[in-house]
Amino acid sequence: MTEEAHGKEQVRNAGPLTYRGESIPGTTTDQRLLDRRGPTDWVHTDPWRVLRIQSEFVEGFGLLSELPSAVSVFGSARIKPGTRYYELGVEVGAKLAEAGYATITGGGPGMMEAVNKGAKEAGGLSVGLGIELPFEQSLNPYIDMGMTFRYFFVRKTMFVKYSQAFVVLPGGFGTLDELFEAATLVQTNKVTRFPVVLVGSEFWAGMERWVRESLLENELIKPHDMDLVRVVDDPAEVVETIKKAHIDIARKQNERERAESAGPEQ
Ligand SMILES: CC(C)=CCNc1ncnc2c1ncn2[C@@H]1O[C@H](COP(=O)(O)O)[C@@H](O)[C@H]1O
Repeated sequence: MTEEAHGKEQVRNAGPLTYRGESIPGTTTDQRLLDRRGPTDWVHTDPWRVLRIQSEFVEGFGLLSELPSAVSVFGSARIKPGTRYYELGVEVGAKLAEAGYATITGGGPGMMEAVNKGAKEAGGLSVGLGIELPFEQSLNPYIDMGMTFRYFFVRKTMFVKYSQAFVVLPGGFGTLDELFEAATLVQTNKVTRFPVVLVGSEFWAGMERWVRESLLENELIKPHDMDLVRVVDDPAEVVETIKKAHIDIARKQNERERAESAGPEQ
């Protein structure tokens, strides 16, 4: 703000605004911002929440937009170190890192920690996108870059937007939610570029059977929907499956683009 006298008349420049004479306010903008305390209900209203949601998108996009090629990995928050599934998670993280992928997890304990550990120890970029929960929790210690989100739906956008594949390890409701969200996005063509790989055929066999016997047989999904998700056992197969799927997706996209540029057949 600058205030100066032009002849007898006072002028005040407040940012882009100019006031002269009697229009000059008694206080400055900063004074009004810093001095005033009033009712605080507005911080709990939806319009204010929209701004908080917006800021979460801004922070998330800022953190992740320069990430190299990345894979999002999901799995149980409850699996304990030293168990067979925890070790599987460590190996999957390591294989993704060795293949040059950044690894994104939910940033929490259990399988998420296992995958971040494997990725970090193998020299990869280990990312954790945590979520504020009703109980105390911090990001696991194997994360190079992380953010804790307030809103589940903002966090989910990040997993999809900044990865080129989803890998799903054994888990409970949270993991199934993430798996079926990914499958729905691929099924409805909202995302066109990524494979979904389940790890652990023994663990997933019951669900596969149920999908075939209940969903497919009742015609609630189409036969080709069964191909949206692949199941593997070996961590090395995870990387091979992703790479192969990316080659197939790129080839199909090229074919589509060639067909479109050739125009309609005569
Ligand atoms: C000990 C405990 C329950 C901690 C919860 N802490 C969490 N921290 C971060 N992401 C989570 C957490 N719980 C669930 N999720 C999300 O849901 C999935 C795991 O849920 P679940 O354990 O399968 O159903 C993860 O892939 C993750 O993205």
